[in-house]
Amino acid sequence: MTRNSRELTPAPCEEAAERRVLLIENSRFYAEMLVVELRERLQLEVVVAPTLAAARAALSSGQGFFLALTGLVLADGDHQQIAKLLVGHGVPMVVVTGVYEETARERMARLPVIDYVLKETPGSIDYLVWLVRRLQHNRRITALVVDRSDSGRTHVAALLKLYGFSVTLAADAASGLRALDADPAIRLLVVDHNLPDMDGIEFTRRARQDRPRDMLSIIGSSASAGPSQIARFLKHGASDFVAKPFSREEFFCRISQNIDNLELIGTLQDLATRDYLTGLPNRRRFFQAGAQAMSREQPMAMAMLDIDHFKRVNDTHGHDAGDAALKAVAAAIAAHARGGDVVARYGGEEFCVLAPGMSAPQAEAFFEQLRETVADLCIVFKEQLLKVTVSIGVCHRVDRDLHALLTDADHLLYLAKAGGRNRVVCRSWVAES
Ligand SMILES: Nc1nc2c(ncn2[C@@H]2O[C@H](COP(=O)(O)OP(=O)(O)OP(=O)(O)O)[C@@H](O)[C@H]2O)c(=O)[nH]1
Repeated sequence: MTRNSRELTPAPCEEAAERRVLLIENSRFYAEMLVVELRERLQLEVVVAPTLAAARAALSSGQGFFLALTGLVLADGDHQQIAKLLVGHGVPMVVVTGVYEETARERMARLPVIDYVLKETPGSIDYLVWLVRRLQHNRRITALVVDRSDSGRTHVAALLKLYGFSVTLAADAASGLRALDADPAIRLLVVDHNLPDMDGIEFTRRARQDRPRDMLSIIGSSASAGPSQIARFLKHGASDFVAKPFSREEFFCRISQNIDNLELIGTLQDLATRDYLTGLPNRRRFFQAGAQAMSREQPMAMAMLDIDHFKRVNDTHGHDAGDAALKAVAAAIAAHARGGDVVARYGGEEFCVLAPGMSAPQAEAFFEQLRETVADLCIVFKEQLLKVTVSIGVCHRVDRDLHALLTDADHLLYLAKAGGRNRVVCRSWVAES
């Protein structure tokens, strides 16, 4: 098994290069149109080179580019010179041209060109924006290629690297499954049917057991697949199938569409589990993440927090000011929480925090500090200064029943309110050593 050696944390200049595109285009009109779209919709830096000489100067200037969009013919150079220049600097390219010629397309197929886009096609700018966004996002994704044939593996890996993915390789099912287990960053799997120790369909079934469709796209492939084999791949969990030999264009489209779907599912899940106003996880997410946290570590400190007299904030300053206060308190809670804590907006002006692994005195001090932080907030909304306080009920014990903890924390919150508000009431059922 091998893995390409791209650093996980890019250096600052590398980071800037990841946001910079070289546009080699002699039509000023088209270049301007594309630059506006790429800047506004993707916030990318676009350097325009109307000639080969300008492209050479930009590439030699030391500023990196993660992608070049290029025409085929320039006043001072043809497609071969352009391709040679970009290959020499290791910059992947997308050809954007007004000329549709099968021969040019075939010539391009022999070069490391990601895609070939016709300017005149309706929606070509939208397609290009989608394509550039896709290539940029691919850089955060690891793909696993499982194929017994050296040439098959190398070919697929070279294409995936061209599309920006980090790539891990496996020559058999056992090492493929180990690689999947070891690396949660793998979001794309391309598996050939013909493996030495298991067929690709069985491999797909096993990979799918641990990685649902919102976590992993699986693309089956085979050089000798009949319709029943393709159907079995899909029934056993493959997201898609490509028959070998495939064209680069088909492979790119299938991979991209499947990764798009994966991200779309992620976005929808995010919308369903995140509170729209504060950005905190919502109650639904709290129960999922809370159950996971409880199974990992004990004892638990469960805190319910409620903003005091919040109705007055709304009544005095207006509902929008109330929203601003909710956001500020949510941000303070999120900033105070430690890495493994589970924070949520439980509803209205109520928040909860599940904090594993603290002693009772630590939990009391931790939430007392949070209470003080909120009381010290200076929330400015339309030139009005808003001050708020929170009451906090904290229950602390070894318990795997999240509902029971919530009920007790809620009761302690009631006591904090009854005791005068702006205070923490903490009870522990764990004997402290
Ligand atoms: N601005 C704003 N207000 C909200 C939101 N959700 C709930 N509220 C308001 O929060 C207020 C809660 O008021 P109450 O339950 O009476 O409690 P309180 O005024 O905070 O008083 P105590 O909890 O007893 O200290 C209500 O006025 C709700 O309209 C929201 O998303 N935005």
